[in-house]
Amino acid sequence: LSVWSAVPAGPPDPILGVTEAWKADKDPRKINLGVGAYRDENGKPYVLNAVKKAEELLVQQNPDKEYLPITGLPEFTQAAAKLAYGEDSTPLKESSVAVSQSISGTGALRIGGAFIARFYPHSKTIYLPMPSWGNHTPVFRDSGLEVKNYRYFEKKTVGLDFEGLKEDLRNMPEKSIVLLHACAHNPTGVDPTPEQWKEISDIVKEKSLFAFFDMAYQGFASGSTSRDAFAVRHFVSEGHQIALAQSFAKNMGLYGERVGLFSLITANPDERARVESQLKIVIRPMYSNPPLHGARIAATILRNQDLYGLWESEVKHMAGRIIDMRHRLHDNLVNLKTPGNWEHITRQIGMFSFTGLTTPQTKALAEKAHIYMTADGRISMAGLNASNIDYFSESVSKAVK
Ligand SMILES: Cc1[nH+]cc(COP(=O)(O)O)c(CN[C@@H](CCC(=O)O)C(=O)O)c1O
Repeated sequence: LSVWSAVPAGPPDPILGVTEAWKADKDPRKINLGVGAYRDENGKPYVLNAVKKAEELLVQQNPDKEYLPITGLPEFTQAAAKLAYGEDSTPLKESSVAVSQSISGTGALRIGGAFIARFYPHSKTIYLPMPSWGNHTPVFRDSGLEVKNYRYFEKKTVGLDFEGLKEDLRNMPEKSIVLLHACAHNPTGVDPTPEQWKEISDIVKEKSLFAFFDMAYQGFASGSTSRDAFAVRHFVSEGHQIALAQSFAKNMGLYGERVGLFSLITANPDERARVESQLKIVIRPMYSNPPLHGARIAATILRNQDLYGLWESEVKHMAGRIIDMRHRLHDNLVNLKTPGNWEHITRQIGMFSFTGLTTPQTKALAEKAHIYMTADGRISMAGLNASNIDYFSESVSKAVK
């Protein structure tokens, strides 16, 4: 009897499994709107020019392949923290922000979950918005935290359930951990307004909740890296000791290079040093130290004024193309007299649109129209372009009628 004979077949990943199904489909009309990965107007993956130029600079420096420190490339961690918190962030200026490079955003969430499970001196329960990114639950559950939810999305208005969110925050036990999407909420594309963020910050303070921000789309949502960091910077300016997971997968197109940062606001440089020493002890048995190449690319872009300018213009372009697709799709669905209100398509922000399509409708679209999206009706807007948006709109219109 084989030692693994009892291993059951696991289900395909709700997000990454969609790409597998799309790959297996041979129909030329097929469209992949599953994974949140930017595609250009020709439906191709996009390597930013800023990244290509940074790589040219790097290769000229003939860099070695030595191990990085456990917490990563210092030039990267300092620059990435500055991007998130802003030039004039007080904790940053006081050297009180504990930082560690991570295996992209997922790795930052996992380091954070593990550190919090080991050292956060209060509740071990983390509350996720409902719905949230599918991988949040297993990341935090496997970190040893209990996972619960707070109301976030309202089906009726296809918008934010702000009253429900505030009530759930107020009813949470004191010092609970709350996961907040900093911008471009995944999967709904619905974000609180700046005014609503201020109210959320006040309640988090009232209840001494611990805010863990996931910022996977900085710059990618509105096209402005500072506007997308509003919530993070507001919370820090209000004195919250937040945790933050950053990803450079989408805004720098470094998906497979796995570039991210985990950071924590501490009280002072001594506390920061102690926290970083414990982050090293959490990370060392996980993967010992992080990959070189992507961090070097990101650091080169963030620290070179010309490359930074080029990068910001490219992020603006990507965000802009997605917003164009939102308007095209909305207008198409209206012109096709598709039943229902489609305002939410243009009101939502970031990579995704929560269409409101039901699971059976998404299934029918995959089987009959060869259009792939996640079962909850989320579509990655970047998968749409001038050559497939009409076919997509007609197929959705038919599926809803
Ligand atoms: C909110 C959020 N947080 C973290 C991540 C982690 O990304 P990374 O830096 O690559 O580890 C993602 C990617 N989610 C999109 C990409 C595919 C995936 O699920 O992973 C997605 O939802 O399609 C998120 O959407």
